[in-house]
Amino acid sequence: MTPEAKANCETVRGLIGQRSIVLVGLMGAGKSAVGRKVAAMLDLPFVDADTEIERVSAMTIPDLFEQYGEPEFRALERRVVTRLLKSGPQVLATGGGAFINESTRQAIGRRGISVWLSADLDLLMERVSRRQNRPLLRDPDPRGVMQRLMEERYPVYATADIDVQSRDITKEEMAANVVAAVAEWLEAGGHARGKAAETAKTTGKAEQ
Ligand SMILES: Nc1ncnc2c1ncn2[C@@H]1O[C@H](COP(=O)(O)OP(=O)(O)OP(=O)(O)O)[C@@H](O)[C@H]1O
Ligand SMILES: O=C(O)C1=C[C@@H](O)[C@@H](O)[C@H](O)C1
Ligand SMILES: [Mg+2]
Repeated sequence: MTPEAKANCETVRGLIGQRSIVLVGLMGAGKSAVGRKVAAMLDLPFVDADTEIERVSAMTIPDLFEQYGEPEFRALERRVVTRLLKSGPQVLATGGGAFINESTRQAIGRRGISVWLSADLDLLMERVSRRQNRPLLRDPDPRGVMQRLMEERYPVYATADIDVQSRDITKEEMAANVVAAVAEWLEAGGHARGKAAETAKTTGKAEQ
């Protein structure tokens, strides 16, 4: 690790409190792959909401969509994400639609630092073409679906605390960019917001 990256890790560790770094963004943005590296850099636990959903349901995500439908999947996702957020500090990779669901987004707002990994369409399509495990893309025109999801979701992802552009660089470089952006955000006062959220919790006042 470079001395600069090391200093950023120390800043994050010093200011994060009990919060989770929550990676949000479209399928293929790198939330799971980069999130794992961010956790390793910070020596924090890593948890992936999609993996946890599959574990607690003992079903795959495509089977959950097929047998119960997307609304039931979103309800389960909200419960799982809300529970996982209680275990901070940690790095939490969410599924692509988690932050779009209003109550899941509010739960993340209360206990997490949300980081949007934004990416362009070509990069996302190249990344998701490697595996067939995303039910929303099981369509004759997956590129068209991704384009529509970008248009619908980007205004919501843009409300995340931090935006890190997901470019064609290595996962390690992306992880270092995420740690640097979180360190900068915390130093600029994100810390105070976290304290406010803690106060809201103990007084019963919701922050959002
Ligand atoms: N910076 C990167 N460089 C090279 N490959 C990457 C990079 N980021 C992600 N990948 C690869 O792209 C693929 C998709 O990444 P990943 O599974 O992390 O996306 P995701 O955002 O978690 O998607 P989903 O919402 O479907 O869970 C994986 O094969 C991963 O290894
Ligand atoms: O973008 C989405 O809505 C999804 C992304 C994946 O991570 C999974 O959570 C699921 O396939 C739905
Ligand atoms: Mg993932």
